[in-house]
Amino acid sequence: MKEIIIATKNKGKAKDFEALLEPMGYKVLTLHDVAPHIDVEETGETFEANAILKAEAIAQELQATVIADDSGLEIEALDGEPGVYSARYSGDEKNDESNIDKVLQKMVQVPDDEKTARFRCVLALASPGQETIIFEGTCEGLITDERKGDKGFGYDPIFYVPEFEKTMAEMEPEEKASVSHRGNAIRELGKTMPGLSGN
Ligand SMILES: O=P(O)(O)OP(=O)(O)OP(=O)(O)OC[C@H]1O[C@@H](n2cnc3c(O)ncnc32)[C@H](O)[C@@H]1O
Ligand SMILES: [Mg+2]
Repeated sequence: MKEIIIATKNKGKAKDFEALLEPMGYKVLTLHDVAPHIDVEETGETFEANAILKAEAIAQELQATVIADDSGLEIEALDGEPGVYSARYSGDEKNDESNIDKVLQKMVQVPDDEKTARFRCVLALASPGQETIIFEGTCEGLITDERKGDKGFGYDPIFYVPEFEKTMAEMEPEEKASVSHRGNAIRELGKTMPGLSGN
């Protein structure tokens, strides 16, 4: 099996990538496997800047081709929050549960027909000595009033996808992959790197 390095320490993301890439014949390796000692500070102000930071730092360190993912949730009624700060919305210590609590609290005053949101994923593909390439994917949905489902990670329990009539946390990994921002970004990447699309 071919191997592909995803420059992430987020185990939920890693599972998403496995659901997407294993059917294409790739074994997913993460930073936990190849560089557990490295932490790249996400000092950028955009998903793109942070994806590039993570991908280039790890590609340089390992002298290998890597993909980094910077992603997050943009809620219209909150002017795009939590956005690029999605992982750290409720404080410096990453905590999915308190991040969700903070969103739900802020959404209490928002009318139902204004609960629109989108997940956004930016992938950076970096190789030593080559120009980094960027791919992007989004997924439109609605913020629910309470948590539903126990699959996935992050904000999945409060992100409702009308097309499937369920939250992302109620979807099987393959189902999420078929509609998610991460799935859409990987499919964009596959168009440029046909080897990755399984063709
Ligand atoms: O930087 P790495 O190590 O990849 O892991 P991270 O969790 O810090 O990842 P980001 O910096 O890209 O922050 C993304 C945050 O956005 C949220 N998020 C992104 N994709 C998501 C998804 O598919 N489902 C639910 N929440 C998601 C979640 O809170 C993530 O922690
Ligand atoms: Mg991060």
